[in-house]
Amino acid sequence: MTDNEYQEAGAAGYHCGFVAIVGRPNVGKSTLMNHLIGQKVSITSKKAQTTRHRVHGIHTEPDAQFVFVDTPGFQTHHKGALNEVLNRSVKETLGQVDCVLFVIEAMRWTGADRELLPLLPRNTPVMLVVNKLDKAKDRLALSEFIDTVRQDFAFADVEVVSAKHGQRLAELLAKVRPTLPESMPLYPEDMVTDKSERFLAGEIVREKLFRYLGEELPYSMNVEVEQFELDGALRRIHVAILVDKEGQKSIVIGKGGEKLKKISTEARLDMEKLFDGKVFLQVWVKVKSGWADDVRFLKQFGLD
Ligand SMILES: Nc1nc2c(ncn2[C@@H]2O[C@H](COP(=O)(O)OP(=O)(O)OP(=O)(O)O)[C@@H](O)[C@H]2O)c(=O)[nH]1
Repeated sequence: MTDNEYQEAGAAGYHCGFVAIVGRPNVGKSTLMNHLIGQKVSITSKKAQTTRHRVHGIHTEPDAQFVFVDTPGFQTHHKGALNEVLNRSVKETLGQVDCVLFVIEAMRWTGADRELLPLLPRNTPVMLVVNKLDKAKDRLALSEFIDTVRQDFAFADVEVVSAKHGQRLAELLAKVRPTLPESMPLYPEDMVTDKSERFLAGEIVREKLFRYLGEELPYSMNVEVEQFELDGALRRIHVAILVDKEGQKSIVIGKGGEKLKKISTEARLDMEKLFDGKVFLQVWVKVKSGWADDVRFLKQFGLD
């Protein structure tokens, strides 16, 4: 038997492929992926547009492996180089997957949702995922709502779920499975993400910023992991928060350094839980003026 024949024989009945999760900001894409893979790798917050990086989440079953790609939502209110980069990333991702999950909120079919329809691929199955089922009490109205949405695009199938409460996710996966090619698993079965600990450390700090700064948060802010070192079982991590104005720096630091202290303490505790070991974390704030419109700067951070 050649290697190729062996691979094919081994793959019989096993499905493995890439699934993109798309939708306008705040419909619950990150929550959905977190629940599907059973571990927190993508950040969530009440504030829109918190997902900037594409994060792979992996879910393995005895007969299938789902590799999820979390795509940033569209931002219509915020222009600039950063947004163009985000939008390009959506299109690129959709061209490379086996199945697209188009997520919307139950009973809310908005202009911002419709705006995404032209971006959806024609040659790849697109599943309509109606999230926040827990908020839709009237089942007849929900069924009429779904009929209305289906008139606007030829979705391959529909599933209603509650990402937050983990409802009907097995049903959703059962519908996705046949759309994935027959293939051996691409990743080891205990792996939930192909992102490095270094990347995850940055994501955790970013999540705390969203949580504790809320509306005060400068949109043009970024997080850079400057150092990530293993010292025996201890991880030494240095993180810089980059803002574009001096005034924003003091907002992040807070009165007497309170806010920054809270952000770094909570981030450290989350990291220790995720990495299962002690973490020495240093977080500081730096001013980098005008970076949001500097594409070269975005490239440097792997955002391009
Ligand atoms: N009631 C309810 N709320 C949900 C559900 N799923 C997600 N949410 C909430 O919706 C909000 C947005 O969820 P996210 O997962 O951050 O949304 P997102 O689509 O990834 O948002 P962006 O990163 O801005 O694109 C959060 O407050 C979630 O807790 C659900 O099934 N029911």
